[in-house]
Amino acid sequence: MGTATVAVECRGVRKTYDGSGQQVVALRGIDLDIHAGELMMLVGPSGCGKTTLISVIAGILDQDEGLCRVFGHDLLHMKDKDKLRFRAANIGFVFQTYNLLPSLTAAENVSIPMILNGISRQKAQRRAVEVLERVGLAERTGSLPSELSGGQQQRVAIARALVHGPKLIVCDEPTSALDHETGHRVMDLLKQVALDEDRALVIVTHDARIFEFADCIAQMDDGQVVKVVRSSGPS
Ligand SMILES: Nc1ncnc2c1ncn2[C@@H]1O[C@H](COP(=O)(O)OP(=O)(O)OP(=O)(O)O)[C@@H](O)[C@H]1O
Repeated sequence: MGTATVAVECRGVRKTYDGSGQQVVALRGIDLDIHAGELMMLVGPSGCGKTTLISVIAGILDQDEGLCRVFGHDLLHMKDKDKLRFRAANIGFVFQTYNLLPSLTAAENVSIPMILNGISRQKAQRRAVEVLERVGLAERTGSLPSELSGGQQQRVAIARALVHGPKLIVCDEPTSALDHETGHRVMDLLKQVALDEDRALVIVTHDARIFEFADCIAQMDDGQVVKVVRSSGPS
């Protein structure tokens, strides 16, 4: 793996939240590389900073200090307009709470990233239905989020993150609401995507049932990455 392309590079990333007069140091100097073609899982106890780290990596949250590059792009220093465009084209994010738009159907929700990238509504809808079929929701493409179970909403969120073929896919607990079989089906799909040498996936998870899908497991504790184990050996 010595010559692997680096998809995400974090150096000395620090983040402190300043809420209700109380400061919480969430990231205490993160150094981490995610290689292209790799599925990395990020694990660690509740509150150790996993969601904060993936939010910085995906350009949803600005770090206070340190460098984070995604395929060579430093999102922190991009103009807002350029950052939005870069994120829309290159990053798919599955939120822990799914974040589906309640007034749109499953297929319309999944179409959003393509419409943001200038694809026609009709074409976007067709592709959305295809990806929903791949996550086992062929029968529910016209349903509103409120008509779907938690696990079905989670799969819509996963389809939305994949549909436009982004180079980086970031998922926060993508299998938490799925049974064993559906979780494996979704992970098979995500793993297929990660095999592409031009892409990378990072998945925050507590779900030991899916660890077998990881190429690399990064363990966090108290705002730091304390151990990285790659299937090719520790690094
Ligand atoms: N918006 C916020 N304002 C203040 N503190 C926050 C905020 N978001 C997170 N924190 C704090 O930052 C720390 C890291 O939170 P984070 O959500 O990144 O952890 P996590 O490892 O993803 O946790 P979990 O596994 O429970 O989802 C925690 O102490 C949390 O309480």
